[in-house]
Amino acid sequence: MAKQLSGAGLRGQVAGKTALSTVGVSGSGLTYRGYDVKDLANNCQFEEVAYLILKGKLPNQRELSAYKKTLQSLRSLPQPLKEVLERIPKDAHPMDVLRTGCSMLGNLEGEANFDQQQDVTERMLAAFPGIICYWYRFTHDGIRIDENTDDDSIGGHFLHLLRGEKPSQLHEDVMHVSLILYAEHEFNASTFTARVCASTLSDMHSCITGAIGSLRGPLHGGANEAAMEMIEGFTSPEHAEKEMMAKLERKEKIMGFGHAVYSDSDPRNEIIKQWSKKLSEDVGDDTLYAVSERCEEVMWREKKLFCNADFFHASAYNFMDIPTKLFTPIFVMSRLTGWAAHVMEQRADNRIIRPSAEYTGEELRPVPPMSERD
Ligand SMILES: CC(=O)SCCNC(=O)CCNC(=O)[C@H](O)C(C)(C)COP(=O)(O)OP(=O)(O)OC[C@H]1O[C@@H](n2cnc3c(N)ncnc32)[C@H](O)[C@@H]1OP(=O)(O)O
Ligand SMILES: O=C([O-])CC(=O)C(=O)O
Repeated sequence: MAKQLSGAGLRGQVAGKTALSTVGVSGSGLTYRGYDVKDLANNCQFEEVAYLILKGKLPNQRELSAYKKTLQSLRSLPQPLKEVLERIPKDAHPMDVLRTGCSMLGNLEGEANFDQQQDVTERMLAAFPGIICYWYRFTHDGIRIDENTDDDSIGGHFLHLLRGEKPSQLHEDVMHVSLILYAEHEFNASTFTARVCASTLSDMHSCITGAIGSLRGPLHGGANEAAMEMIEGFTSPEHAEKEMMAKLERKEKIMGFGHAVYSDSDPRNEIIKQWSKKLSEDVGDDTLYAVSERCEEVMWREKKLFCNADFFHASAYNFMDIPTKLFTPIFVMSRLTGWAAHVMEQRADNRIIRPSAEYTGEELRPVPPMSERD
């Protein structure tokens, strides 16, 4: 069943063209440049998908190896950026840290012209895990980490920096899947932010900084953290059911459910849910996965609302012992590919994005003298 696509929030209105992805074309599917996201998640590493999204084709072995080598060589953070990160307080939100980190990188290594757009994107892809973890480990553990590792993948590099040791194969595999699932999603709010910024012919760092700000909110990427905060308060499936029913009674929004485009399922959920189950077994969990499944059942039974990409990401990341406040920054490490590709697409066929508003304010009136004002 197709979703009603009309009303506020520009819902269902075509705001531009893209060759990057299709979302919910038959109600539920997701494709990146013509490939089904399930096919990509089952058969590719994140770097292959990043290459696909940014350069237009799946890399062959030689291209993939060269791409990974380039990304590995770009991991060092400039000293002034580290100094800025060290000044950001421990209780800051890591999304704000990343927003500042991205912006600072733009000050230090700005995009001088659009010929550099691929290079500055690669630099950000390589540097974002280091930006998050350098700040996190400095403020939480009092350590200045070496942000260079020889890890093969972005996900593995991130977990290595976070924990100070190489991750297991299982965890690295989950990161590949997770980063693939989050990489691209047509004209979602953060991507649209990036495209609006790009349409003014602004620089890549400004576009990405703005997109990070949009992704942060709980109605968008921030939902994975909000979902975690909710499910960790449930001690059993029965408790989850009781609390969920009470939330619905109070007409609260439940984070991690529903979608602006998909009508009956989010194809990413089925995939991350399987990995969450696997991780649950791996850590011997007997609560969180069952609680999450019960939430899913209750929401479908009561509201016909389904889990979006964020819901089972919460338990999956939790089983990998990733601190909740780093969940949305991981989303950024991935979506950066989609954002940057959309910026490039916008630049290639640009007209400044400038819609109109329906005016609902006062009729024309004269400015009263100061003595006559309330
Ligand atoms: C990676 C991502 O960004 S995925 C999205 C992550 N965001 C979340 O999980 C936040 C929770 N979900 C939501 O707020 C919404 O479902 C959104 C923002 C994702 C989509 O918003 P919309 O397109 O406006 O939702 P939609 O039109 O389907 O809403 C229909 C009805 O269901 C309700 N509804 C939708 N989602 C939820 C929810 N998660 N919990 C409770 N009620 C909900 C709406 O309030 C609305 O009710 P109303 O008609 O009484 O006002
Ligand atoms: O498309 C959207 O509105 C939100 C979403 O799922 C995403 O950005 O991944």
